[in-house]
Amino acid sequence: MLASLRRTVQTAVEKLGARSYVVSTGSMKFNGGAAEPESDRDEPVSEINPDVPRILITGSLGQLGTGLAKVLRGKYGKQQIIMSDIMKAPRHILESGPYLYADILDFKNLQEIIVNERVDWLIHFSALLSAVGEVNIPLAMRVNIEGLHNVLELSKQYQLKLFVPSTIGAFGPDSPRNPTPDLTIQRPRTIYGVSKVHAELMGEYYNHRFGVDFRSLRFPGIISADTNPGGGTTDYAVQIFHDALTTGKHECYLKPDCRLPMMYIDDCLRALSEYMESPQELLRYRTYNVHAMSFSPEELVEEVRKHVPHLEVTYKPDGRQNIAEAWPQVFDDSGARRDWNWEHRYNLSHLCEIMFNYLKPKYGVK
Ligand SMILES: NC(=O)c1ccc[n+]([C@@H]2O[C@H](COP(=O)([O-])OP(=O)(O)OC[C@H]3O[C@@H](n4cnc5c(N)ncnc54)[C@H](O)[C@@H]3O)[C@@H](O)[C@H]2O)c1
Ligand SMILES: C[C@@H](O)[C@H](N)C(=O)O
Repeated sequence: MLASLRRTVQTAVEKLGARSYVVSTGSMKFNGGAAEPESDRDEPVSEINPDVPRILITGSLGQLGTGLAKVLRGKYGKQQIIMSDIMKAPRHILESGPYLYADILDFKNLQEIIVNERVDWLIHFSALLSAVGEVNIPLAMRVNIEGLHNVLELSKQYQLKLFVPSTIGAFGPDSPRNPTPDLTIQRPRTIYGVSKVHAELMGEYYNHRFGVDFRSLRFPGIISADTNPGGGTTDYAVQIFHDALTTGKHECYLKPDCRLPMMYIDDCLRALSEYMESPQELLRYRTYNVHAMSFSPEELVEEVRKHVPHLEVTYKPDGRQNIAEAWPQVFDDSGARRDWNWEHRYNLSHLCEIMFNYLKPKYGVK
């Protein structure tokens, strides 16, 4: 395993913290040891609005969860959205609304949260991503597969609406790559991809067998400025912005022409929220592709250099190249556009503009 992948994995492991993955049997709720502000701990129940969904987000301290909580709290109200994870939440999260410790492998604790907090929707973000999953396959199997079994059973028992994200990684070398349709052969070669195909099929099965309102979107690589990716194959497309503004040098672990579907986080979170609100009768599938843009590292570099002309880029492909070259290059998302009016808003140039507008002040760059 090459050094840069090791660094990614190390960061992800540090992020997950020392007590991760000990399957606890107790049902005690706590926020990972951090002091919980009194004002948030004893919110009167009356602040919860019974007319709008109460939503639990698992794995919510990752790249997608924090932003989603913000979007949904803006829409449904602060107390309606319960963030959860196995990590200690930073102060600004604790101050932003309800936050609970929830290990996706601890079924009883999840039951207690759902009952006590009157949860209606479950958004299941806990996972090990593609690159990290390959270096800890037993853990990826537990979190991504056992965790999925838990949320499916909970959704059946408590009639929850359930969202489980899927990914471009749910396809493999035998799938058509340009474009990749909603329905086609799926033979992924990573444990991450296998676990996602399993999730898609199990969710669809729970839907037709038990009526669980299971929904899934296959997201491209997600690019965000204020949250860091958790160890995926598409992470270079976030790192390059930070490198451009700090060292001015970026070493890319993919080949220059390795094209992948990508999406700005605002489009991703809006897709999720619009899809969850779409009436069931409009949905021909339970799992849809969503697409926004598609680029290779060399195309991204060209666009980034319009903002940072001195950026130096070298290419040193590692194991992530093998993963990426079996993935779709372009997604066909005509099903989502037809059935629930999906439309992306960000293309490559708009993405670069918004990333630099956000990151330049952070790094003190004019
Ligand atoms: N980020 C992307 O580019 C992308 C693209 C497609 C799909 N997705 C999917 O979206 C979801 C969220 O992705 P992300 O990028 O935010 O991932 P991330 O790696 O940033 O976050 C995952 C979170 O899961 C938590 N977690 C790990 N083990 C857990 C456990 N036992 N119990 C509870 N939580 C646990 C971690 O602490 C982390 O906060 C994942 O299912 C991922 O597959 C992400
Ligand atoms: C594509 C997506 O699933 C994630 N960013 C990964 O690379 O693993």
